[in-house]
Amino acid sequence: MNRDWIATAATLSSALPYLQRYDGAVVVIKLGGHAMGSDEAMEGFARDVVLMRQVGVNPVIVHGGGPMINEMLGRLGVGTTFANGKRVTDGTTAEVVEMVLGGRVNARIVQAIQGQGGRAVGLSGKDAGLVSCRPVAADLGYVGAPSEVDVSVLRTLFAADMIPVIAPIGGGAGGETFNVNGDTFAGAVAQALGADRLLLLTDVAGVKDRAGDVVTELTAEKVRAMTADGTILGGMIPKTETALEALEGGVRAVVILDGRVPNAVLLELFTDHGAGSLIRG
Ligand SMILES: Nc1ncnc2c1ncn2[C@@H]1O[C@H](COP(=O)(O)OP(=O)(O)O)[C@@H](O)[C@H]1O
Ligand SMILES: CC(=O)N[C@@H](CCC(=O)OP(=O)(O)O)C(=O)O
Repeated sequence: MNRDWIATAATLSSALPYLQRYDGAVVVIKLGGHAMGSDEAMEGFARDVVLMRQVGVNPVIVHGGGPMINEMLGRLGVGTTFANGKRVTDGTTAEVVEMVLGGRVNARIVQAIQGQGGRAVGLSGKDAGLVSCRPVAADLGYVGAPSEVDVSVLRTLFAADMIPVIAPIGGGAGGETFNVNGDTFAGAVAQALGADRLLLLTDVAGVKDRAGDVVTELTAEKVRAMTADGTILGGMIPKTETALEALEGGVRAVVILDGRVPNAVLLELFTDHGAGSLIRG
């Protein structure tokens, strides 16, 4: 018999303990804007998500789209600035963020999942009261911090065998639209669901040490030390902060990994090898 087929059968067989472990599990996956590559890469991601659903996992996709927002603001001639990794968001910017994230970016992921035979539903934090927000700080405008999360709509979608794809936008008490950092949003949803895993998909292999090597297993204590000594910087800060909060809030483990690697999610969940940096309390 062809060796490839034998290897495929062996791979499926070796995945059995993992398939059993994750049967019925809730896995929140944050797909960062930098991890959303070519149509081919998106197809691969969608295929992995549909496979997860097929084997009994409840995946929830939360996406970013910072680069796509930048592109649209540029086309419209609207300038943009960041403070501590968060986009300063005035009324016009909030409108564009909602159009881009809740529009094209969300639809692209929904379409990709449907293309692989899954049933995806696109929504934002404003739908069915999913994520309510309060302003983070007066000088950041409409940047929101999740203040209340009602996951009942997600449980309804799980029961109907549907995959939620969520844009990180929340509603305010006065009907405002808030722009939420995608990592923060995914962490809040994962906590409210008591998720088994939160996977943060980005464009680096994981959390790197001073020598530039990926640290495959991290504790909260180690993350705090690496932040204090400046090893963790920039866009990695909201990710590790989200990870620590999520662990305190009852999420079992958080993994920061490279979403551009083929089958990144399957590698992490269903093999011995794992991928990226696993952070546990
Ligand atoms: N210790 C570290 N390990 C890995 N990446 C780090 C570290 N410190 C800072 N970074 C930066 O964080 C970036 C990831 O954050 P970001 O670009 O915001 O991702 P995304 O758009 O996927 O949310 C990496 O590309 C890297 O430049
Ligand atoms: C408040 C804030 O900064 N919101 C982000 C939301 C998108 C995001 O988080 O996108 P990535 O995951 O691709 O970085 C923004 O406006 O860019």
